[in-house]
Amino acid sequence: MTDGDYDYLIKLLALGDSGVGKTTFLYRYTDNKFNPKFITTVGIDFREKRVVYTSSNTNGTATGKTFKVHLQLWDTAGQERWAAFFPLSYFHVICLQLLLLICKFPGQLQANAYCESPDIVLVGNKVDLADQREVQEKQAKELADKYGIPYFETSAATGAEVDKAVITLLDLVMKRMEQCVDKPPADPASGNGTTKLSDAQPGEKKCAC
Ligand SMILES: Nc1nc2c(ncn2[C@@H]2O[C@H](COP(=O)(O)OP(=O)(O)OP(=O)(O)O)[C@@H](O)[C@H]2O)c(=O)[nH]1
Repeated sequence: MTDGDYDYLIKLLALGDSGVGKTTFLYRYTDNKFNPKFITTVGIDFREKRVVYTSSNTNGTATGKTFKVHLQLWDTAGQERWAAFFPLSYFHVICLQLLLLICKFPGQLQANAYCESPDIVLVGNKVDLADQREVQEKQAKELADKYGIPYFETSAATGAEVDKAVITLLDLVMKRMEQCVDKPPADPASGNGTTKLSDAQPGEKKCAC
């Protein structure tokens, strides 16, 4: 894929307290490398990655449709009170938490988000530091279930589950877009059938996604 050669530009936002590993998680995802240094992010930064997304049916079988996706992965400064600063309407969210902490973010996110059920994945990072663990998987999973969001235990150090967490979020976003564009047009005179995701123009915004 060359610079402008993609079907969709999707922006993902990593949120979480300072030190949970947002920068390192994103670096692992984009470059498959681990940076052991802690250099706190000032303000906001982003990384990019191109992926080919294969559309699937609800039963998980591939539809045969593929889309070139340009992912922008936005990295925030954890020490800031993000909820007041970021226009969540433009992003889909990777919510990172240390396994040492009880996550307080999902409820806040849903209260501030652009629609009733924003696309969020909850990530418990640093799973390789098992001896320092204070929150058990069951506890974190219950929290995620309470808000109906997927939960992953990742390690930016080993790479465990990092790709899966991002791809799951991308899948939620793409499925939501597909649902939006599959809806019949409000004015029957404006179209003679339903619009398919494959008919949408690159970069065209079809819904709040
Ligand atoms: N062992 C281990 N260390 C990690 C992991 N993820 C991040 N770290 C380390 O934790 C420290 C903080 O990581 P960062 O990615 O800078 O944290 P951050 O959330 O971006 O922090 P802010 O920019 O202050 O918001 C760094 O020293 C990382 O190397 C992990 O999965 N395992």
